[in-house]
Amino acid sequence: MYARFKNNLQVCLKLEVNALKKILVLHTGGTIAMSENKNGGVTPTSRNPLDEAPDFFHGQIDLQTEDVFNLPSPHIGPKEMLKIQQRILRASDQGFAGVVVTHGTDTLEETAYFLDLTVPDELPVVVTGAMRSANEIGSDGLHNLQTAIQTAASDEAKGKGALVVMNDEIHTARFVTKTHTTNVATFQTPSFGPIGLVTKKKVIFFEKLLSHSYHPIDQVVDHVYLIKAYAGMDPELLQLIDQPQTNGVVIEALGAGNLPPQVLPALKSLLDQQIPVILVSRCFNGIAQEVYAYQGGGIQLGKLGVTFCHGLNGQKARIKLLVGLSYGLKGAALKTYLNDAIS
Ligand SMILES: NC(=O)C[C@H](N)C(=O)O
Repeated sequence: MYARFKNNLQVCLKLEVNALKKILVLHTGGTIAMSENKNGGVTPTSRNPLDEAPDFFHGQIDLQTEDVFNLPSPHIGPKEMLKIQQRILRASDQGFAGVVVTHGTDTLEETAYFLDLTVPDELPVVVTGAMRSANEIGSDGLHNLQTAIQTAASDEAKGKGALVVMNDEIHTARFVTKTHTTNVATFQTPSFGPIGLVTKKKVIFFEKLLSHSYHPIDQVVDHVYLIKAYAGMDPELLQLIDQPQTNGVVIEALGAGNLPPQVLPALKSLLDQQIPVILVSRCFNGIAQEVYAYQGGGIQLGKLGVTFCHGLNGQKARIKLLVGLSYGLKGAALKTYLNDAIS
C-alpha cells in the first residue's frame, strides 16, 4: 500500500543537510494514515494518504519507507511496540542515520517512550502523527511527517533519546503527553516544555539530554497495571489485581504522592508478595515525592515499600516498569531504575 511512496520518494532536506543521509520511515497507522468518509467517520483507507506525499526534499535525503502494520493506536500495545523497536534496532546496522515512526496519537507517547527506553540514542528516532486525517481541511499529517524527517536528519538529533515532533515542536518522548482530544497543538511537555523547534529554515535544539540509559529487550511481560487514585478510592480495585499473575502496578496518586488510608491494607498485601508498586502523581505538573507524614501520606507509603517514580505520568511509568521487568530487573535494581526518571 505504501510501495509507491516507499520506492519513489527520494526526498531531501531542503535546508541544512551536507551529506546525503539515509532515513527510514516506518508507518504504523493512526489518523495520519486515515481519511474521513462521507458519513464523517475517520477510518483507515485502502489507499494510504501518505502515498500522496510530495517530494519534499528533492533528492537530498535517501528516504526509505516501510509499513510495520496499519493500526489505530488504541490497537497498539507492548507487543506491537516491540515489533517497531526490533525493526529500528536492525536499521542501525543497515546504515540508516535516523528513523521516523508515524503513529496514531492516542498512544503515541507510550510507544515513543518505549523506544526511548529500548533503543540506543546514537540513532535518532522521531515519532510523529496527525490530529486531522488526510482529507480534512487543515490536515497536519504531511507537515508533521516532513518536519519529523527534517529532525531525524539533523546532526543535533543524535544523543537526545527518542523524540516526538508535532506541530513544529520537538519534545522528549520521556515527558511529552497528549493534552487535547482534537487540537493540533495537543502534544505538550508539562513542567519543562519542548526541547526544540522546527522552523521554516532549520531544526533548532535548545536543550541537551543529561543522561539516557537503554535496555534492549526482546520480549515483554504482561499483567502490569495502571490505576488512578480518587477521593474515596475503593480498596476493591487493588484487591482485584491481587492475583498470582500480577507483575506490577503503577498508581497515579493524589497530589504530591498520597493515597486514601482505606486502600493501605490492600496495598500492603501487594507489597508483601514482592509485587512492585510504583507511585506517580495524577497532577499534570510536578513530581511525586515523600512529603506528607499523615496516614496514607507519601512518607508512610515510602516506608511500606512503594517506589516513587519522579516526573513521569502514569502511562509512561507503566511503560518504564514494563521495560524494567521485561529486562529482568528486580528488587533494589528495579527501584533505582524507576526512581531515576528525571536525571
Ligand atoms: N490522531 C490520532 O491518530 C488518533 C487516533 N484515534 C489514533 O490514535 O489512532
